[in-house]
Amino acid sequence: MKKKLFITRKFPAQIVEPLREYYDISQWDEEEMVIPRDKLLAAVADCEVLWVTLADQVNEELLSHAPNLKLVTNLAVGYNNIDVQALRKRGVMATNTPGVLTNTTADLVMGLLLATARRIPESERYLREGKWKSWYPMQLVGKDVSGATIGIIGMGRIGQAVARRAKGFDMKVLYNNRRRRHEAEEMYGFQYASLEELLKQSDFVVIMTPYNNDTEGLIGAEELALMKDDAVIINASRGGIIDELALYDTLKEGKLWAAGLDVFEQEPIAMDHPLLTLSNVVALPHIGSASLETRTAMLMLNVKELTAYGQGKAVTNRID
Ligand SMILES: NC(=O)c1ccc[n+]([C@@H]2O[C@H](COP(=O)([O-])OP(=O)(O)OC[C@H]3O[C@@H](n4cnc5c(N)ncnc54)[C@H](O)[C@@H]3O)[C@@H](O)[C@H]2O)c1
Repeated sequence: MKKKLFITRKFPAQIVEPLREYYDISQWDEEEMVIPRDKLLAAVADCEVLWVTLADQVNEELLSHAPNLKLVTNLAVGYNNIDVQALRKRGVMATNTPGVLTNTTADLVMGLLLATARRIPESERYLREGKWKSWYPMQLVGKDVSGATIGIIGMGRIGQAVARRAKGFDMKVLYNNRRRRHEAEEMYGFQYASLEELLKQSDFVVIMTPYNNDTEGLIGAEELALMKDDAVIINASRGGIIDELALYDTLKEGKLWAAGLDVFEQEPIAMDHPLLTLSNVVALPHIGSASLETRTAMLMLNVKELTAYGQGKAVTNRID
């Protein structure tokens, strides 16, 4: 008998079809809408394998509805939607998608850096709204990226890819990480700094840590107050690492140049969120890894794990 696999989204048919060799597959058939929780809890009742996205919370509650569950594949590298301890307790494995989205996400961080520093979205709105009447010296002036100091909090795969790109912009790179990256320091001249020094010295602060109990609220009012008044903060990691209301207050008081945000405490962000009232906030709908090549690679990495499990082989990229 084939193993039962439940997929919480409608993924492209050509990606899913080959898995039918090993699995009896059912899936939520909406591409854009998250599966309602009650439907998900009912759907996992008899499944052995579950393929989820970040929008699905895999926690004690779900596990209590899924007595046969053995494997969860997560279509993301960050796995803050998964209660790893609860899984471990029940002997359920989980996998994620490290590596394949590193460059694409780092590219987007550079996009946010340029967009905020050079006011690109604001300038585009200005043009489309018919406000462009002439050229004048101080029109829509931004701040330079070239030669500025970037401080990266979370110097993992994506953080280091951002740092290498920043070198290409002749930026000075400071970083803070749980452990020193001696090799990267020697090879590229990146400099380790305490969180406090990084916040004080950087013109651009980029957050690239995972979201967990240690990083929740890592950047609050006190930390924002340490930053330069004309600094930019970028978060393409996870919402909840920056305190959004503290960020709003700081921006509103003119104590920061801008913020570039790909992620939010609540996603999708509420349209009446105060941050969206500020023209120096560049807000994106969590598109860090959203290139056709990378989203396909992420799906295919999950397929690789599912195929291995279907064949009775070991899975790789285990979360623990
Ligand atoms: N916006 C997006 O679409 C998108 C795409 C991919 C990844 N992400 C996020 O980016 C995160 C990083 O991805 P990665 O592949 O680089 O992961 P990674 O594990 O390679 O890197 C994370 C780094 O953060 C460091 N770190 C952890 N806690 C820290 C702390 N308190 N202070 C300083 N450093 C700390 C770790 O030591 C590690 O070096 C993911 O967890 C995910 O949440 C977002």
